[in-house]
Amino acid sequence: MTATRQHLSQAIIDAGRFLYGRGWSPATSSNYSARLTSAELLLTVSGRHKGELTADDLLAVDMHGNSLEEGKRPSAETLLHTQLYRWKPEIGAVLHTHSVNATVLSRIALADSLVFADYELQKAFSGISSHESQVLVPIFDNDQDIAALATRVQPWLDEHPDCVGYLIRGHGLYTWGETMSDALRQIEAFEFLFECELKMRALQPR
Ligand SMILES: CSCCC(=O)C(=O)COP(=O)(O)O
Ligand SMILES: [Zn+2]
Repeated sequence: MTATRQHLSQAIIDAGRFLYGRGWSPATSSNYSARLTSAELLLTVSGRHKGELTADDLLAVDMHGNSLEEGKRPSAETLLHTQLYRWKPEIGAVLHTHSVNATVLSRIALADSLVFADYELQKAFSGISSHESQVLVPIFDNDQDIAALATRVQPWLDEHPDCVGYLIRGHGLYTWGETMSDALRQIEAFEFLFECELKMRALQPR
């Protein structure tokens, strides 16, 4: 194993322990990846428990989602990862989680996007330096056909080069970063904002 793969494997394994521990990747849900080279990424094998990942639970795929390792089935959502690495060459890690708050908020939101404004914590997102700017998070309807879902996500990414993450309704969150720590910081920031939003909505008179 190359030093890069060893380092990225450990970063994914550690991310899984953390995200499972926070309750954001329950019951074998979620998938994680990191860029190995300009043409390959390291990704979780489908169906594995994300709190108990080992190096054997990871595989390399090309930028079109083709497995480069015999006998290992890549995540069912591989195409949602590869499209992000192809979208922006600076992306080094992608995380997808299934928290209760992301699931509930994406189901109760009537609109096709959420707007977070006036939260100081927004500054945890890459490229946001003031609570006065807005964080726009699209919500895509879920689909068992991941290629079709990726086709619906792509125009949004192309039209919103500053997008920091998106929700899939009733399913979960995708976010990314230049490094695994950047992506983890964004997951935490999103979870904070989702919880605030749910509490705010619960307080609002009907
Ligand atoms: C048990 S969750 C259903 C599949 C899913 O949404 C997910 O994130 C995990 O899929 P994978 O193939 O990456 O294990
Ligand atoms: Zn999922």
